[in-house]
Amino acid sequence: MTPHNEANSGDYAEAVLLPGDPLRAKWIAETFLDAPRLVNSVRNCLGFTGSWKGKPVSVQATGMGQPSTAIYVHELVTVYDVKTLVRVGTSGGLTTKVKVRDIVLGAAASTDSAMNISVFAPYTYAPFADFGLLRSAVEKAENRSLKHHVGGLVSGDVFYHDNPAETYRTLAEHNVLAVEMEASTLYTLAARFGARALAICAVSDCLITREEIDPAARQSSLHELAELALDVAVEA
Ligand SMILES: O=P(O)(O)O[C@H]1O[C@H](CO)[C@@H](O)[C@H]1O
Ligand SMILES: O=c1cc[nH]c(=O)[nH]1
Repeated sequence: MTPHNEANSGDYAEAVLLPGDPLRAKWIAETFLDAPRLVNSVRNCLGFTGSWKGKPVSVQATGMGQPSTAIYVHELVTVYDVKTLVRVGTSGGLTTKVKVRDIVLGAAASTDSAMNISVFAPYTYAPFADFGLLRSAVEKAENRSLKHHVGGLVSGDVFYHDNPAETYRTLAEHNVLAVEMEASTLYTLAARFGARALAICAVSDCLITREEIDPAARQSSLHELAELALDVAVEA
């Protein structure tokens, strides 16, 4: 039990999917898991445990942004002994190479957040994904012919920008493919506590072309994303 989580010890599986949206957590649990049970509803940041292809797995919402995500990840790893964390998120494409509906596998996550500055000063830490999870996700995405990209994410603290193309231009010129808001702290905390983490993000809109996913495509790409993330989480 923690201030943010009413689950008991043993309620979470060792592998946990992490969507930002609590309703995505519920949808994943109800759509894909066998025998899902609610393990956390504090603040409506829903968490469920069930099984996928016979293996135990949980899904826990993180809320939006790094401070919220850091709380859930810290507690999952240090209190509930979670070992594998796979973010299942949405993201905004930062280059025309990345189309809406594509999947971005975040090899690393830059950030404008101040969270790591004092921890690593005078260095700038480069948060990076677990290589085994990343390799497994690439292999599984290739086997399913999912349109995917491996590259950098940027975990931004600010969602709305007057001129997003300009804001992210330099990052995009350095192979940062998409913006979201959580992967950087996920990777940092996983490294700190000896867990494995990967962020897998569907591209829901492109900040350069302003193209957005339509509701039907959004649902089917989230479906593919969830199945891929579940396989990676329980098999890698
Ligand atoms: O769809 P989720 O997983 O919440 O991810 C993205 O969507 C939210 C912003 O709309 C942020 O949390 C961002 O990272
Ligand atoms: O543009 C976007 C889309 C999803 N998530 C973000 O943080 N930004």
